[in-house]
Amino acid sequence: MDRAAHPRASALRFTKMHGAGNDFVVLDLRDGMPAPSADLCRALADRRTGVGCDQILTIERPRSGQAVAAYRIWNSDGSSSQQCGNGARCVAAWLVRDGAAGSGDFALDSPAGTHAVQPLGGHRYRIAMGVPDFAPQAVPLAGFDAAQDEYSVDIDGDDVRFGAVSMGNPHAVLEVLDAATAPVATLGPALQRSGALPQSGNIGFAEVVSRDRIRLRVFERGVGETLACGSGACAAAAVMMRRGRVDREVAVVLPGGELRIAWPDDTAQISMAGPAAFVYEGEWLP
Ligand SMILES: N[C@@H](CCC[C@H](N)C(=O)O)C(=O)O
Repeated sequence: MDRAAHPRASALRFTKMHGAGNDFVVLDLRDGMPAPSADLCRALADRRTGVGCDQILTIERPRSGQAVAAYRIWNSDGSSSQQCGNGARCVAAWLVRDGAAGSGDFALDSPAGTHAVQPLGGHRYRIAMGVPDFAPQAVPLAGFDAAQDEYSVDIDGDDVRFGAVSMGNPHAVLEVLDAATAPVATLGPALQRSGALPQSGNIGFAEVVSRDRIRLRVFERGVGETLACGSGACAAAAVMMRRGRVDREVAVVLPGGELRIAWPDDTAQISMAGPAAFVYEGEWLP
């Protein structure tokens, strides 16, 4: 069975973690236990009656020959995702603490593919996040056949312009003059619902501060605004790098912390480096 139909009958051990403020409930399912149902994900993620988190991460047996483990990603609304940058660093830290990963470089399987992981010391990890894919079909983006630096949709009479890229999961990136005052809570969901993103998307509001610094807020699919989105930081950096607005290595400053993104050229993998923190261990009582 791929996903549990009912909440479990026995207590469920979990680890609470965060990466730059993007918080997670991490479950060890390497014994073959099914992933939590959508209802259980929503209950765990509830910030009043549950543990509270943006995503649930399930650590599972590796799917490729190279990886020490696999993980899947479940948003707080119970939906699944293919990619989670901050989650990848937390899963990496969890496996290092568990002893499954050793102390050198290793690999992890995610729904988007296999990621090389480099422990940097000081609770920091670098993850190879794949090659950003700008094809509209990959994002996916409806109504556009060819990749463009900027797309435009009409939302309630306003011409909304954005870049779009797949990081394994769908991202739209709007360049704004001031991330602090950007209309994240209104334009984020409006663009998600606009029809341009048939699988919805993570909507980034990116302010280019200088050639090596981007300020970013992200309205995530299945969550709402987060303190940090790792794949969103890669998406914003990739969009601005392709437009020539920033250098190929930048700091992306999110409300919860800073990530370093490097993308040497358009055909290379983009890398993300940042922190992973343990908060506490717990038991979820059904
Ligand atoms: N916070 C994550 C992204 C989580 C998944 C996203 N909400 C989606 O549905 O694609 C990150 O750090 O990348």
